[in-house]
This record gives sequence, structure tokens and C-alpha cells, in this order.
Amino acid sequence: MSVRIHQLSKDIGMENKELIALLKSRGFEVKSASSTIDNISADALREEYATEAPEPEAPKTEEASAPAEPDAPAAPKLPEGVFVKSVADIEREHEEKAAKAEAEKAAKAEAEKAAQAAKAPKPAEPVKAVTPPPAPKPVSPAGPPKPPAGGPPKPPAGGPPRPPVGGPPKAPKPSTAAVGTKPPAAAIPPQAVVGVKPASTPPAAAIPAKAVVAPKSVETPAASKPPVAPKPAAAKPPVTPPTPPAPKPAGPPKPPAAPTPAGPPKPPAAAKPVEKEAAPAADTALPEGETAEAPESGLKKIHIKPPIVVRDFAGEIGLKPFKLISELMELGIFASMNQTIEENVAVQIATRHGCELEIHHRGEQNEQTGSAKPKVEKPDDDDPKFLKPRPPVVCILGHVDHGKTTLLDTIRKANVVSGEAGGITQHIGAYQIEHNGQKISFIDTPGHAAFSMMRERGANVTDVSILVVAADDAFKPQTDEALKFAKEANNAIIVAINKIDAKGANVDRVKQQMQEKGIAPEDWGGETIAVEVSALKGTNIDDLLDMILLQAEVLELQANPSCPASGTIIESQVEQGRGATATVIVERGTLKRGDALLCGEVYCRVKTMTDADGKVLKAAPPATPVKVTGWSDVPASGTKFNTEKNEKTAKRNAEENMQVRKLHDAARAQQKNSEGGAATIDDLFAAIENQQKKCLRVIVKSDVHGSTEALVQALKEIESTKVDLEVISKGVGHITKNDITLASAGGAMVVGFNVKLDNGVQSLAKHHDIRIVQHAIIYELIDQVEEAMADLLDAEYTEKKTGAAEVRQVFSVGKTRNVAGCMVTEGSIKRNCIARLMRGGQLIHESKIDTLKRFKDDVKEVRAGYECGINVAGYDDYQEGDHIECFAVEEQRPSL
Ligand SMILES: Nc1nc2c(ncn2[C@@H]2O[C@H](COP(=O)(O)OP(=O)(O)OP(=O)(O)O)[C@@H](O)[C@H]2O)c(=O)[nH]1
Repeated sequence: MSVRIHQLSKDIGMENKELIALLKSRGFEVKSASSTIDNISADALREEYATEAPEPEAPKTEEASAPAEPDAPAAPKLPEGVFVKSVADIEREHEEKAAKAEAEKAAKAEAEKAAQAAKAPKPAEPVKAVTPPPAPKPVSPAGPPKPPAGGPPKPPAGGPPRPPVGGPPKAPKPSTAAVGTKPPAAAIPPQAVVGVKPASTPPAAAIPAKAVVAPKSVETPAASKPPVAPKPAAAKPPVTPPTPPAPKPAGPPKPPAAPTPAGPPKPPAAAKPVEKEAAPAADTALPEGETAEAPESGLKKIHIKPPIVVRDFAGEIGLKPFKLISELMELGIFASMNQTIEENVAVQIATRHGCELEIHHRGEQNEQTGSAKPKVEKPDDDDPKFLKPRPPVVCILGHVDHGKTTLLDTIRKANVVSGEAGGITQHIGAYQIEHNGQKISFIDTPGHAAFSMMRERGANVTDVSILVVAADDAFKPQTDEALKFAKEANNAIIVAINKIDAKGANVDRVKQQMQEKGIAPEDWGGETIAVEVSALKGTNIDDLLDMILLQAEVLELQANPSCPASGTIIESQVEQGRGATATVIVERGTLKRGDALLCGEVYCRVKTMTDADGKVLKAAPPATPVKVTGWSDVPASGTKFNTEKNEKTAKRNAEENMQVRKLHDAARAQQKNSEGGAATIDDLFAAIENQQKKCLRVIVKSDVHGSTEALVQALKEIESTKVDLEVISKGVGHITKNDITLASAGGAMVVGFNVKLDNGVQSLAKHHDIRIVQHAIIYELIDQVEEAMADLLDAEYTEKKTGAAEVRQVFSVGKTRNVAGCMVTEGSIKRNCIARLMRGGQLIHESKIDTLKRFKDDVKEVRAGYECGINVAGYDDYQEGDHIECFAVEEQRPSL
């Protein structure tokens, strides 16, 4: 809506020209009386001139009616726009100015303070609170307040300050009101006020606000002018004092929608407590629109636990996995959704997406947040007050056939030896016995060299090592090795000098060797307990047990039986109908049925627990060996296990461990590849040579995990410069059809130790021409594998000199043929054997002997010391003194 100039000039009682000039001076683009200006500006002008117009009449209406007023006639003579101020007006103006100056000061000071809080106190209130200064006339809250001049973009009132026209009434301006309400004015930072709606009609709101903002509001016409009443007001004095807004302060306060810093003031909070409120607001309360989440860093915290899998990580930082993958590619990292990424890469990506990454490693406690994975065991698990005495764990070590199993058998009063293939122990056994009311746990370890790893493992989980030395054989290499393990494991050592009943037993020799090896026996002045026993006859077995308990007492063996169980896998295998089983030693806590265990990449929910005699146990306290079923796979012997919260957690952690391992494998492979790139020429030749080498590929299957390990180790130790051995797969359990399929694909043979064949395996192997070697004795098996390796080599042939003859005379036979008359000087000459004719040490001809005669008869063989006639095929130019040497070619088995 717009208003034409001529209409407006009528309304405000001004000449068109004058109005046009005025408007031009105020920046309006008006040319003629038919030009228009916007309604708001027009209203502002009306208001302005309506305020001024009544001035002359202001001095009381009643008086105005008095005709005899001496000065009255003079008034009209004054030039337009000029008015005369009364003394009171002038005084009031001075007061206002002073007050305003004060207000400005205070406003500045407080505005600075409040600027930070930047929160808009309620602007409406000041207006409301203001009692208009000497309102010259009774005011009728005539008409709705008009939209402010300051509201529209072109505030017509914003022009140069207009000289007061209307006289005194001009004073009651909002600015004055603002002065009167210092505190609010001060508290309101400029920005906060901008856009603030006044208490009256929403659009008009800016007026009081502006008045407050601009201390010079007295001179800011539009802003400072009170809203003008509609037309009629122009002629009459009904000045609209600032009060009008007051009645409507509660009017539609703007919805606090605009959450900009300059957002609307809060309607109620308003005026008075502004100062009080403003200050604390700066510290604590955040302005609306800002979330409490905006910390100083502005980063969202993410807690994550490695391995960092791409898909999970994408979810955490709110990215689509494919987006994350492409970002990783930008960084030169090629990872699929299920692969893991390095921590530093994750941190980099997280930061890029406004997140702060906090990585909690396994077992690491987050001290700050406490949000890391809860510890499996209480920190006070090893607090002395929880510790209770526990049985000793004893291992029996020694050279093969020195009587370890017999000793254990005697101790257990059970015949274990007879059940063993080849009479040797080939896998670890763990048992518990009771002696004098006290328990002792035993671990039996194999003595064969191939099982040194298992022996080492046996020594590492035990407290006491019994070193069995046969009195008739004394210390052997494996005895020394066992001693080394026992020392390294920091075990107490007891030497059992066994077979004292045997013929040739020499206890002193053993003791002598003990002294030489730094474990002098007690009766020789040393500190090592040595017990002379006969495992076979049971001699001194009780003494040995007494000594074990004595050692245990000295060691003060204790453990907390109340905490979650943890321990070590002694041996593991796959058993028909039971799946993966493992013999474990509980080291801390009590293992119970239903417990969830984590062991590297394998987890378990304990299904059954049995002791060495097959007795089912419900709980296994510290130092108890038990066989556990319920494993997800065969756990590796020698690895530690611990109890997890539940099966789900155990499974998840096992999967994580697997991820980590795969990551490491990949990294290692990558490193290997990169190292390969820097090969020297020598490496290249070595590689070519290796390629020319034959290679026997094998799949190893064995009854228990430890035996598989031992067998693989033994196979790798087979030395050969001609054939390599590569184990392409190893496992526990019977030989299956899968093994044959794998062997067929990989060109391998299957090596089975102490295992049987599944149904149909034999025929499948025949069909695929796969060789299977199996044996229950490890060294027999190793021999067979060596043979298989040698079979890959080409046959070797050797020549053996079988005889020699010297040519004494040359005879002609027929017209063209000659025969050498010879004396056999060495061995024998056979027909058809390979012969070399040598002359003066030089080879003249090599061929077969096709004619061998004794006198006139053809013979097959002529021995040394006899004469004979010889013809070497394809040659007849013999000379006296030539030598004929005969050879036999023998095929020899290739050696490794
Ligand atoms: N005379 C005599 N023979 C014994 C004694 N102890 C064991 N033997 C015999 O020694 C042989 C080997 O006994 P094992 O108990 O199998 O020996 P080992 O040390 O367990 O052997 P590996 O299991 O192969 O390490 C068996 O024939 C036993 O009968 C003993 O005290 N006296």
C-alpha cells in the first residue's frame, strides 16, 4: 500500500512542494504530487506532523477557547515549523538530556558486559515500565500503534533529525521513556534488540527497541516518535504518548521462534531483574538455540574399541560405509566393509567429521570416563585376604624311556603305559592325586625330541618339575633340555633317580652329573632334592610325594578361588561325539560348568568338565586339571584362557582377536612383499634355484593339537638341499574327505599321526591318487615322509667297474672284421656289458661287448686270469696294449 504525495500533504497540512522537498531530503525518490510513498512512511510523517501540529494548541484546550489570549494571534505568524518552547519545556528538556547522558553511560558499560552474554533481555518491559514524561495531554490510546518507522527497510524517520515542530509534546518520546528505564536499556545489547518486537503489535515492536538502542533517539525521528494516531490526530493534539504500547505489552509476544542471537526477547522475564539475570546467564545458561552439546572443542566424543571395523566405524561417525570406504581410498587405504583400519587413520577420519575418537584397548581401563570394557577380574583378585592354599602343579620331565609314564602310572595306580602306541608317551596328560590328604596335580609330558615344545609348555604352567633320570642310563640330551626348561620356568626341581632296581643302575653317576650341572643333590652338599625310586616296583614313591608336598609348602602356593577362572590349555583335540575338547589347568579362580571362556580366537561355554578318570566335575578350583568340552574350535595348546561375562562377549572378543590376527598377517605379508621388491641379484638366483627345487606338500592331521604342532615342527626340521617340505594344512582329528580334496587341489600328500580315516576317504584318495601315510609312532612317520620326499627326486645311476682285460693280440675274422685277443686282468668280462676301450689312458670307444669267445665257443662270462676273444660293438681297430674296461650301471635311490 502506498500513499500519494498530494494526499499525504493534505493529511499533514503541508504544501506538496514542501513535502516533496522534505521527502527528497530524507532520501525518498519522489518527483511530483502524484508520486507515492509507502504507507508506513506516510503514517510516520502523519504522526510526526500530527504531533507537531497540535503544539500550538497544546496549551490547554480550554485556554484555546479563550479568545482573549494575548499571544494567541502571534502564534500563527510564526514561520512554519517554528515553535516557541515554554520555560517548563526547556527545563524538562535539560533534565531529559542529563538523564539520557547518564543512561548512555550506563548503557555503554553494561552493554559491554551484556554483549558477551548476548542475551536479549526483554525489551518490551522498558516501555511498559515507563511512565511517560509529562504527558501534556490526556492521552487516549488512540488507535493501534502503527508499524514503526524503523521497521521497514527505509525508515523515513531515520533521516536527519527534524527540528521539533510541535513544541513541548514532542518530548514524550520513547527515547525519553528509555532514558527513564536505564537498566533495561543498558542491559540490552544492540544486537539483541534488533528485530525485537515491541510489546504492542508485533511489527511495531522495533520502535521502542530502536529508541533504546539509539541513545540519540531524541533526534531519531521515526524511531523516537511515538506512533501516530490515525488521520484525525493530525489536526488535533491527540498525541500518542509512549504509553500506548504499555497496555499491550502482553500482546502477542513474538514466538520465540527465531533462535538467532538476536532472537526475540522472552516475554515474561522482562525488565527489573535484567541486570541480575544477565550476569549469570553469561556463565551458565546458554542462549536458546544453542545446544549444551557445543563444547569448547565442538567435537562429538566417540568411544571405540579396536579392531576398528570399517562398517562399525562408519556407523559411529554417522557415515555410510561406502562413503567411508571412498574417503579411505582418498587416503590411499583400500579396505572393505568388514576390514579393519588403523587407529591413526580412524582418528583422522573422525576428526574430519567432527568427532573425537577415544580408543579403548582391550584390558585398558579408561580412568577418565570409566567407559572402557569392564575388567574381567576385580582388581583385588590377588589381595592376600582372598588367597587360599592350592595344590602344587607338578610336571614330569626327562629323556625318552627313562620311566616318566611308569612313574606317574605307579603314582596313579593305573596302567597308562600299556595303552600307549610304541610304549612312548605322545601327548600330554594331566591328572590329580591325593597324598596324605593333600592334592597334587601332575602333568605328564612326552620324552621324544619332537615334543620339546610340549615339554616346554608343561614346565611353564607348573610349580615343581620332577626330572626323571634312569639310573642305568644317566643324563641324556633330553634330560639336559628338560632341566633347562625347568630352570627357565623357575620351577622347583626334584630329581627322581629311577630304575634303581635295573641292572647296571648307577645312582652315584647320576648324582655326579647332577653336581656337574649345577644341581648338586642334598646328600652331596647341594640343595636339590634327589629321590632314588623304582617306578616299576614302586620303591620310594611315597618319599617322592612327600618331597613334592614339602616343596609346595616351601613355595607357599596360593590362589584366589573366588574370582573368575583363568588358566592354560594343556592339550586339545577333536573327539568323536564331543567335538573340540581341551585339557586345561585352572590357575586362578574356580572354573564352573556354563562359564564362558575366551582363548585367543576360540571361545567356549563350558559344557562338561571331567577329570583324568572321566569323572564329571561341576567346579574346578585352582591347580585342577580338567578336560573341558564346549569349544567353538580346537584351542591352541599352551595358550591362556580367561572367563568372559557371557558366551556372547566371549564370542565377540574371539572374533575381534581373529580380526587382529588377520590384520597382522596381512601387514606381515605386505611387509614381506615390499621386502621382496628390494631383492639383490643373489636373492634372484636363490629364488630361481628354489623354484627348481622339488617340494613335497603335506597336510598334517593328528589326534591332539600338541602332537600336530610337534609333528609339523619335526617335519620342518627335515633337512634337504634337494627337496622342500611345505605344510599346507594342519589340523586335529581324523583324516576326512575334505583333507583329500584339499590334497588333490594342492598336489599334497596326507600325513596322519595317531588318527584314523573317515569312511570313504581311502577310495577317494585312490581316485585322486593321493598318498596317505599314517602311523602311531612319530619317528616312523617322519621316516615315511622323508621317503616320500626322496621319491620326488630323479633316480641316480652309478657305474661299477666289473672287470678289465688287456689286448694281447689282434685276430682277423673274415675279410673286414677284427677281434681282440685278450687276457682278463680284473673281475670278469660279461657279454653285453658296457665296455670302454682305452688307449694310453684315453677313451677310444664305448659300446657293448657283442662277442665274447673262449676259443671258438661263445661264452657269457670270462673271469680274471683267462684268455678270451672280445669284440666291442661298432669297433674293430684294436691295437695291442689297449685296455677294455667293463661296467655295470646301477640305479640308486636318490638321497635328500
Ligand atoms: N627296571 C625298571 N624299568 C622301568 C622302570 N620304570 C620304567 N621302566 C621301564 O622303562 C620303559 C619305559 O618306561 P616309560 O614309563 O614308558 O618311559 P617314559 O619316560 O614315559 O617314555 P616316553 O613316554 O617315551 O617318554 C618301560 O618298559 C618300563 O617298564 C623302573 O623303575 N625299573
